Amino acid sequence: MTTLAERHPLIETTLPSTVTLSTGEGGLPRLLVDSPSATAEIYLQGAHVTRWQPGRQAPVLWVSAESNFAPAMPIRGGVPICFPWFGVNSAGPQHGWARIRDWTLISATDDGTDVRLAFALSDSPETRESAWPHRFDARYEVVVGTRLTLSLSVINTSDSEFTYEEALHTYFAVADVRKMSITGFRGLTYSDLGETGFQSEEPLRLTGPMTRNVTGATGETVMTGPFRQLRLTRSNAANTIVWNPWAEQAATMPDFGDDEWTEMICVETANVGASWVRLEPGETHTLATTYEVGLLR
Ligand SMILES: O=P(O)(O)OC[C@H]1O[C@H](O)[C@H](O)[C@@H](O)[C@@H]1O
Repeated sequence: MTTLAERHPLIETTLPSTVTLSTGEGGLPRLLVDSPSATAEIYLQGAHVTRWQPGRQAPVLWVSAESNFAPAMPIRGGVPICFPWFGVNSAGPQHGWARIRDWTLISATDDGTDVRLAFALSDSPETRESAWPHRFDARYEVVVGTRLTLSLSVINTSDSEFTYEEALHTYFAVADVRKMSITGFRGLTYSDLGETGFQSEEPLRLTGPMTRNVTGATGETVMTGPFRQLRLTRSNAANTIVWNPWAEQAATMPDFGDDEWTEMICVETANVGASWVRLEPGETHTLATTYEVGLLR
Protein backbone atom coordinates (compact mmCIF):
# COMPACT_ATOMS: atom_id res chain seq x y z
CA MET A 1 0.00 0.00 0.00
CA THR A 2 1.39 3.43 -0.89
CA THR A 3 1.17 6.18 1.70
CA LEU A 4 -0.38 9.60 1.18
CA ALA A 5 3.13 11.10 1.02
CA GLU A 6 4.33 8.65 -1.65
CA ARG A 7 1.61 9.69 -4.07
CA HIS A 8 1.31 13.38 -3.21
CA PRO A 9 2.50 15.63 -6.09
CA LEU A 10 4.11 18.13 -3.66
CA ILE A 11 6.24 15.51 -1.87
CA GLU A 12 9.43 14.68 -3.80
CA THR A 13 11.30 12.87 -1.04
CA THR A 14 10.90 10.05 1.42
CA LEU A 15 9.91 11.06 4.93
CA PRO A 16 11.70 10.02 8.12
CA SER A 17 9.46 8.29 10.69
CA THR A 18 9.21 11.56 12.66
CA VAL A 19 7.47 13.36 9.76
CA THR A 20 4.03 12.50 8.41
CA LEU A 21 1.80 14.03 5.78
CA SER A 22 -1.84 14.46 6.69
CA THR A 23 -4.89 16.45 5.75
CA GLY A 24 -5.12 19.64 7.78
CA GLU A 25 -7.71 22.35 8.28
CA GLY A 26 -9.79 23.10 5.19
CA GLY A 27 -8.52 19.91 3.55
CA LEU A 28 -5.08 21.45 2.96
CA PRO A 29 -2.06 19.11 3.09
CA ARG A 30 0.28 19.59 6.02
CA LEU A 31 3.35 17.94 7.52
CA LEU A 32 3.41 16.97 11.16
CA VAL A 33 6.77 16.67 12.91
CA ASP A 34 6.88 14.65 16.10
CA SER A 35 10.40 14.15 17.42
CA PRO A 36 11.78 13.88 20.97
CA SER A 37 12.99 17.51 20.84
CA ALA A 38 9.92 19.20 19.31
CA THR A 39 6.65 18.94 17.48
CA ALA A 40 5.63 21.14 14.56
CA GLU A 41 3.09 21.59 11.79
CA ILE A 42 3.84 22.98 8.33
CA TYR A 43 1.26 23.52 5.58
CA LEU A 44 2.53 22.96 2.03
CA GLN A 45 0.56 26.02 0.91
CA GLY A 46 3.04 28.80 1.62
CA ALA A 47 5.49 26.32 3.29
CA HIS A 48 3.69 27.85 6.24
CA VAL A 49 4.91 26.82 9.70
CA THR A 50 1.82 27.02 11.91
CA ARG A 51 3.06 25.28 15.06
CA TRP A 52 6.34 24.70 16.86
CA GLN A 53 6.52 23.31 20.36
CA PRO A 54 10.02 22.60 21.66
CA GLY A 55 9.95 19.91 24.35
CA ARG A 56 6.52 19.79 25.91
CA GLN A 57 6.14 23.57 25.99
CA ALA A 58 3.07 25.52 24.97
CA PRO A 59 2.99 26.58 21.29
CA VAL A 60 5.50 29.34 20.52
CA LEU A 61 3.65 30.47 17.40
CA TRP A 62 0.19 32.01 17.37
CA VAL A 63 -2.59 31.21 14.89
CA SER A 64 -5.97 32.94 14.93
CA ALA A 65 -9.02 30.83 15.72
CA GLU A 66 -10.66 32.78 12.87
CA SER A 67 -7.94 32.05 10.30
CA ASN A 68 -8.84 30.94 6.82
CA PHE A 69 -7.50 27.58 5.72
CA ALA A 70 -8.39 27.53 2.05
CA PRO A 71 -6.61 27.40 -1.30
CA ALA A 72 -4.96 30.74 -2.19
CA MET A 73 -6.02 32.39 1.11
CA PRO A 74 -3.32 33.46 3.59
CA ILE A 75 -3.22 31.74 6.98
CA ARG A 76 -3.50 34.26 9.85
CA GLY A 77 -0.64 33.32 12.13
CA GLY A 78 2.44 31.10 12.21
CA VAL A 79 5.14 32.18 9.78
CA PRO A 80 3.82 33.64 6.52
CA ILE A 81 6.56 34.06 3.89
CA CYS A 82 6.22 37.50 2.31
CA PHE A 83 7.86 37.43 -1.15
CA PRO A 84 8.52 38.91 -3.71
CA TRP A 85 7.07 42.13 -2.29
CA PHE A 86 6.00 43.34 1.14
CA GLY A 87 2.79 45.22 1.85
CA VAL A 88 0.24 46.51 -0.59
CA ASN A 89 0.73 46.09 -4.33
CA SER A 90 -2.10 47.22 -6.59
CA ALA A 91 -1.09 44.56 -9.14
CA GLY A 92 -1.12 41.56 -6.79
CA PRO A 93 -1.93 40.16 -3.35
CA GLN A 94 -0.70 41.93 -0.21
CA HIS A 95 2.76 40.64 0.85
CA GLY A 96 3.29 38.82 -2.47
CA TRP A 97 2.20 35.39 -3.64
CA ALA A 98 4.72 33.08 -1.93
CA ARG A 99 2.50 32.60 1.11
CA ILE A 100 -0.47 31.43 -0.95
CA ARG A 101 1.32 29.20 -3.47
CA ASP A 102 2.03 25.50 -3.06
CA TRP A 103 5.65 24.71 -2.21
CA THR A 104 7.20 21.30 -2.93
CA LEU A 105 8.95 19.33 -0.19
CA ILE A 106 12.30 18.31 -1.71
CA SER A 107 14.14 16.95 1.32
CA ALA A 108 13.30 15.70 4.81
CA THR A 109 15.87 14.31 7.24
CA ASP A 110 16.16 13.59 10.95
CA ASP A 111 19.64 13.41 12.50
CA GLY A 112 18.27 12.40 15.91
CA THR A 113 18.43 15.98 17.19
CA ASP A 114 16.81 18.12 14.51
CA VAL A 115 14.33 17.49 11.74
CA ARG A 116 15.25 19.37 8.55
CA LEU A 117 12.70 20.05 5.87
CA ALA A 118 13.51 21.80 2.59
CA PHE A 119 10.80 23.29 0.40
CA ALA A 120 11.11 24.66 -3.13
CA LEU A 121 9.21 27.22 -5.17
CA SER A 122 10.14 28.36 -8.67
CA ASP A 123 8.66 30.65 -11.27
CA SER A 124 5.66 29.34 -13.17
CA PRO A 125 3.43 30.69 -15.95
CA GLU A 126 1.29 32.40 -13.25
CA THR A 127 4.22 34.09 -11.48
CA ARG A 128 5.75 35.14 -14.81
CA GLU A 129 2.50 36.95 -15.60
CA SER A 130 2.41 38.63 -12.18
CA ALA A 131 3.68 42.01 -10.99
CA TRP A 132 7.06 40.28 -10.41
CA PRO A 133 7.65 38.24 -13.60
CA HIS A 134 11.25 37.03 -13.04
CA ARG A 135 12.76 33.54 -13.22
CA PHE A 136 13.90 32.34 -9.80
CA ASP A 137 14.38 29.30 -7.58
CA ALA A 138 13.49 29.72 -3.91
CA ARG A 139 14.49 27.23 -1.20
CA TYR A 140 13.08 27.38 2.31
CA GLU A 141 14.74 25.31 5.00
CA VAL A 142 12.89 24.66 8.25
CA VAL A 143 14.95 23.11 11.06
CA VAL A 144 12.74 21.85 13.87
CA GLY A 145 14.38 21.11 17.21
CA THR A 146 14.82 22.79 20.57
CA ARG A 147 15.36 25.82 18.31
CA LEU A 148 13.47 26.67 15.15
CA THR A 149 15.62 27.91 12.28
CA LEU A 150 14.10 29.26 9.07
CA SER A 151 16.20 30.11 5.99
CA LEU A 152 14.83 31.52 2.77
CA SER A 153 17.23 31.44 -0.19
CA VAL A 154 16.45 32.98 -3.55
CA ILE A 155 18.52 32.33 -6.68
CA ASN A 156 18.24 34.56 -9.72
CA THR A 157 17.88 32.07 -12.61
CA SER A 158 17.04 34.75 -15.16
CA ASP A 159 19.47 36.58 -17.43
CA SER A 160 19.05 40.03 -15.94
CA GLU A 161 19.21 41.48 -12.43
CA PHE A 162 16.10 41.75 -10.27
CA THR A 163 15.09 43.17 -6.91
CA TYR A 164 12.63 41.86 -4.36
CA GLU A 165 11.38 42.31 -0.82
CA GLU A 166 11.01 39.49 1.71
CA ALA A 167 9.83 38.90 5.27
CA LEU A 168 9.34 36.00 7.63
CA HIS A 169 6.21 37.54 9.17
CA THR A 170 6.22 35.49 12.38
CA TYR A 171 3.31 35.63 14.82
CA PHE A 172 4.47 34.75 18.36
CA ALA A 173 2.03 33.61 21.06
CA VAL A 174 2.31 35.78 24.17
CA ALA A 175 0.45 35.90 27.49
CA ASP A 176 -0.42 39.58 27.03
CA VAL A 177 1.20 41.88 24.46
CA ARG A 178 0.81 44.81 26.91
CA LYS A 179 3.17 43.04 29.33
CA MET A 180 5.96 42.36 26.84
CA SER A 181 9.28 44.13 26.73
CA ILE A 182 11.62 43.80 23.77
CA THR A 183 15.36 44.45 23.87
CA GLY A 184 17.96 44.47 21.13
CA PHE A 185 17.08 47.68 19.30
CA ARG A 186 18.95 50.29 21.38
CA GLY A 187 20.08 53.30 19.30
CA LEU A 188 18.69 51.94 16.02
CA THR A 189 16.53 53.98 13.67
CA TYR A 190 12.88 53.13 13.17
CA SER A 191 9.83 54.21 11.26
CA ASP A 192 6.37 53.61 12.67
CA LEU A 193 3.08 54.75 11.11
CA GLY A 194 4.75 57.75 9.46
CA GLU A 195 6.92 58.72 12.46
CA THR A 196 10.67 58.13 12.50
CA GLY A 197 13.12 58.11 15.41
CA PHE A 198 15.84 56.32 17.33
CA GLN A 199 15.19 53.47 19.76
CA SER A 200 16.01 54.62 23.28
CA GLU A 201 17.93 52.78 26.01
CA GLU A 202 14.59 51.50 27.31
CA PRO A 203 13.17 48.17 26.14
CA LEU A 204 10.40 48.54 23.56
CA ARG A 205 6.90 48.23 25.06
CA LEU A 206 3.56 48.35 23.27
CA THR A 207 0.82 50.66 24.49
CA GLY A 208 -1.15 50.91 21.25
CA PRO A 209 -1.09 49.77 17.63
CA MET A 210 2.43 49.32 16.31
CA THR A 211 3.92 48.77 12.85
CA ARG A 212 7.52 49.55 13.73
CA ASN A 213 10.24 48.91 11.21
CA VAL A 214 13.62 48.92 12.98
CA THR A 215 16.67 49.02 10.72
CA GLY A 216 20.02 47.43 11.48
CA ALA A 217 19.38 44.98 14.35
CA THR A 218 22.18 42.43 14.29
CA GLY A 219 22.45 40.90 17.78
CA GLU A 220 19.80 39.09 19.74
CA THR A 221 16.25 40.42 19.99
CA VAL A 222 14.75 39.26 23.28
CA MET A 223 11.01 39.35 23.94
CA THR A 224 10.23 38.95 27.61
CA GLY A 225 6.74 38.27 28.98
CA PRO A 226 5.49 37.21 32.39
CA PHE A 227 6.16 33.49 31.84
CA ARG A 228 8.73 33.05 29.11
CA GLN A 229 11.36 34.67 27.00
CA LEU A 230 11.61 34.35 23.23
CA ARG A 231 15.06 34.92 21.77
CA LEU A 232 15.50 35.73 18.10
CA THR A 233 18.65 35.97 16.00
CA ARG A 234 18.88 36.61 12.30
CA SER A 235 21.28 36.88 9.38
CA ASN A 236 21.14 38.96 6.21
CA ALA A 237 18.11 40.89 7.44
CA ALA A 238 18.19 44.69 7.44
CA ASN A 239 14.74 45.11 8.97
CA THR A 240 12.92 43.85 12.04
CA ILE A 241 9.24 44.76 12.04
CA VAL A 242 7.17 44.72 15.21
CA TRP A 243 3.43 44.62 14.54
CA ASN A 244 0.31 44.43 16.64
CA PRO A 245 -3.03 45.69 15.26
CA TRP A 246 -4.54 46.51 18.68
CA ALA A 247 -8.32 46.46 19.09
CA GLU A 248 -9.40 48.83 16.36
CA GLN A 249 -7.53 47.28 13.41
CA ALA A 250 -8.23 43.75 14.71
CA ALA A 251 -11.96 44.50 14.53
CA THR A 252 -11.62 45.31 10.82
CA MET A 253 -9.96 41.99 9.92
CA PRO A 254 -12.45 39.16 9.24
CA ASP A 255 -9.80 36.46 9.86
CA PHE A 256 -8.70 37.89 13.22
CA GLY A 257 -10.86 37.55 16.37
CA ASP A 258 -11.79 40.89 17.93
CA ASP A 259 -10.20 40.00 21.28
CA GLU A 260 -7.20 38.01 19.99
CA TRP A 261 -4.79 40.94 19.59
CA THR A 262 -3.63 40.68 23.23
CA GLU A 263 -2.31 37.12 22.60
CA MET A 264 0.09 37.81 19.73
CA ILE A 265 2.99 39.88 18.55
CA CYS A 266 4.59 39.80 15.12
CA VAL A 267 8.34 40.21 15.07
CA GLU A 268 9.32 39.96 11.44
CA THR A 269 12.75 39.32 9.95
CA ALA A 270 12.86 41.19 6.69
CA ASN A 271 14.47 43.11 3.84
CA VAL A 272 11.87 45.63 2.75
CA GLY A 273 11.52 49.15 1.38
CA ALA A 274 14.90 50.78 0.79
CA SER A 275 16.56 47.54 2.00
CA TRP A 276 15.23 45.43 -0.85
CA VAL A 277 17.51 42.69 -2.20
CA ARG A 278 19.18 43.07 -5.59
CA LEU A 279 20.47 39.91 -7.31
CA GLU A 280 22.54 39.58 -10.46
CA PRO A 281 21.92 36.51 -12.68
CA GLY A 282 23.18 33.40 -10.86
CA GLU A 283 23.42 35.14 -7.48
CA THR A 284 21.78 33.81 -4.29
CA HIS A 285 20.63 35.62 -1.17
CA THR A 286 19.70 33.84 2.08
CA LEU A 287 17.60 35.42 4.82
CA ALA A 288 17.63 33.40 8.05
CA THR A 289 16.30 33.57 11.57
CA THR A 290 16.43 31.34 14.65
CA TYR A 291 14.03 31.27 17.61
CA GLU A 292 14.64 29.88 21.05
CA VAL A 293 12.38 29.96 24.08
CA GLY A 294 13.22 30.02 27.77
CA LEU A 295 10.81 29.58 30.69
CA LEU A 296 11.00 32.23 33.41
CA ARG A 297 8.95 30.40 36.03
O1 LIG B 1 -3.23 41.06 6.79
P1 LIG B 1 -1.90 40.69 6.20
O2 LIG B 1 -1.87 40.88 4.72
O3 LIG B 1 -1.47 39.31 6.59
O4 LIG B 1 -0.86 41.70 6.81
C1 LIG B 1 -0.70 41.81 8.18
C2 LIG B 1 0.10 43.07 8.53
O5 LIG B 1 1.38 42.96 7.96
C3 LIG B 1 2.30 44.02 8.18
O6 LIG B 1 2.92 43.96 9.43
C4 LIG B 1 1.71 45.38 7.86
O7 LIG B 1 2.53 46.41 8.33
C5 LIG B 1 0.32 45.53 8.43
O8 LIG B 1 -0.25 46.72 7.95
C6 LIG B 1 -0.54 44.34 8.02
O9 LIG B 1 -1.84 44.49 8.52
